[in-house]
Amino acid sequence: MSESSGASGGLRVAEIQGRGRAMVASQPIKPGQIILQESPILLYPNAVSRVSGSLTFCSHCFRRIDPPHAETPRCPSCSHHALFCSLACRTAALCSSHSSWVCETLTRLRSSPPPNQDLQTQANFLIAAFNLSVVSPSDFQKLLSLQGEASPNAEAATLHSLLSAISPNFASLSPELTAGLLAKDKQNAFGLMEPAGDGDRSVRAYGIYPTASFFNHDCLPNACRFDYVDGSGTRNTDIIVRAIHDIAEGREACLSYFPVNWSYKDRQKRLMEDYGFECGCDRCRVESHWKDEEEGEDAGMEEDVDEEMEESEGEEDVGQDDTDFPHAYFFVRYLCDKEGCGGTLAPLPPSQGTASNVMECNVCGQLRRDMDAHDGEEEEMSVC
Ligand SMILES: C[S@@+](CC[C@H](N)C(=O)[O-])C[C@H]1O[C@@H](n2cnc3c(N)ncnc32)[C@H](O)[C@@H]1O
Repeated sequence: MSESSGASGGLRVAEIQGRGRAMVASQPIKPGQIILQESPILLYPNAVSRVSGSLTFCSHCFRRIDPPHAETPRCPSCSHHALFCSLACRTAALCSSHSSWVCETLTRLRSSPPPNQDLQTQANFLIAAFNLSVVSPSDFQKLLSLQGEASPNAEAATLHSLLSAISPNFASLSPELTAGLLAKDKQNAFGLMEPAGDGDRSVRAYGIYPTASFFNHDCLPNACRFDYVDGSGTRNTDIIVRAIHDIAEGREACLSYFPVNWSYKDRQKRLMEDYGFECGCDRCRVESHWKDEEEGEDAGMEEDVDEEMEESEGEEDVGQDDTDFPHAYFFVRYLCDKEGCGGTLAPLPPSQGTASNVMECNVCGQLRRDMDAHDGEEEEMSVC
């Protein structure tokens, strides 16, 4: 393991053979501790958002505008299409995320839209990325330094010719660079989720967070990320990463790149197709020996965990029998039990050095007392 530039919140960036750059604890980390809070260098809307057709979001910070009215700040040029939650957001947007070039390019794109919504989302990213190269070249360099390579491909070629046709400036990006940018987006973008209560899980917008991009994946993560896009304050698009449980100094802090209740087959498929690696984490090593019929959506965890847990003392002490499910404890303690949620629970941040016994779900936002901290007593709490 070799070290590179520093991170924050008790982490350092290190190079680990076979895993590339990684986030490693530079000191012991407590459950719930915030190990990273970072603002995005780039945000763009998800064209496939389930609710975006019926709700309006700020074109700069993606906070919900509820409902827009005559006084809602707008772009002076494309007033029906770019609304802002405040004058401050409009002022910031007009010289950054909604520059005159972005405004003109999006207006032309509406007249010749991409053939489907996935390509529309990728076009949104490419427009934001090209704009970043103009308004903040140093941030564009950070984007270029992220993991993700691609050779030219059909999707990238379609988007390159579409965007070059509507904006001669865009033609200065080669098809190779366009493909490379799309690969970096695929491997590094974080979805800003619709807050709880809006039905199915859905991504409202995507963001690029260069430091958070150094977190590698683990199918039993020791950290998870939260976002509060409709929260108050000016940093509603920050990503916040908290430790799920203790992380010893020198251990790597990892996120799961998707809900932790996915089956072995689905996890391996996604990691190979989108991230180009075969996962060899502890959990995958065990589950790779499971017979096909034991595999299924959610890998049968929710039915079996209680039984298994009785035999498990804790994550570090679990049994090693390959036919068992030694990680059951993780799912009992850290998987949200709300039906269909699939979120991960992490304690609220410690207060004055003492770990919190209130767990928060990073998908539905539900708060509940940590069963272990209260002798099995479990109590639902209202969401903040
Ligand atoms: C978001 S980046 C994480 C940071 C990356 N290691 C780097 O050097 O920038 C995702 C990429 O990291 C690598 N990676 C992440 N988790 C890994 C794991 N568990 N095992 C091996 N490689 C992993 C893969 O190359 C993946 O495409």
